Amino acid sequence: MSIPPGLPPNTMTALPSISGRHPDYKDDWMDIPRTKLYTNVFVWDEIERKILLGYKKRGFGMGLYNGFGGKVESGETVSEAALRELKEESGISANIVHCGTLLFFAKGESCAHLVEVFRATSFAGDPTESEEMRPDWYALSLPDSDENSRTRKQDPFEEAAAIMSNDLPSIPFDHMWPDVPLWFPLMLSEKRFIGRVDFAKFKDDATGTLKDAMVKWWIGTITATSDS
Ligand SMILES: Nc1[nH]c(=O)nc2c1ncn2[C@H]1C[C@H](O)[C@@H](COP(=O)(O)OP(=O)(O)OP(=O)(O)O)O1
Repeated sequence: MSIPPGLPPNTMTALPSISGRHPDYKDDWMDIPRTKLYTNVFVWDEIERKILLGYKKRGFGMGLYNGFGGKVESGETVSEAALRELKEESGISANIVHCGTLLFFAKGESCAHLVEVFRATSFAGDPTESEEMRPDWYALSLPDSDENSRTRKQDPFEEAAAIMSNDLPSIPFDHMWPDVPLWFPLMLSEKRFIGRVDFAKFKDDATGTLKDAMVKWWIGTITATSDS
């Protein structure tokens, strides 16, 4: 499958990419009326094998765990926005490295989220709760890169489950956006990636309420761009 619309078309991706669709969703990628730029920063400590996640206390994504990020304001670069949001939401500063570009769109919404993802393995300051986020450490177990490429599992959920464990609580994938297991292992193994995930509301059998579910997705590992 080629790179989905809305993502940088001049990107060379490596195989295999991860793609799929909900069994009840037959349509193609949705038309996106407008896109807003966001950041998301994940900080982990390779020596202590731990990753910092924030519990979202209010607003969009409330009740979910995520990295630290938000809208890019006019007049700031994406990296400046990433550092600002990280500081505002977690109280720390970090040496960030851009690692991914993800496009999310939910049917019926007026705007898609184009999220620039950054990683950092060195940081300064003590994680501090803000009005928006409660930061906490979770267990990290990084696959070593040779082993990772040799034993790469096809099922991203299985892979995500396999990369965690120590005394800290496990990464709460069940309480993160459902797309996270698709690209998290790529980020933790320091690969560069792009991807798109479309969502639509489906009835949740357990609760009977309408819930956003992934209906179509594609994630690719970047090998190069024409301007890199
Ligand atoms: N499907 C998805 N998977 C994911 O992992 N992160 C997502 C996501 N959809 C959105 N995000 C991230 C992007 C960004 O880091 C965060 C949304 O940012 P915010 O909630 O801070 O947005 P706001 O509109 O409140 O912006 P600010 O007012 O600037 O904080 O959620």
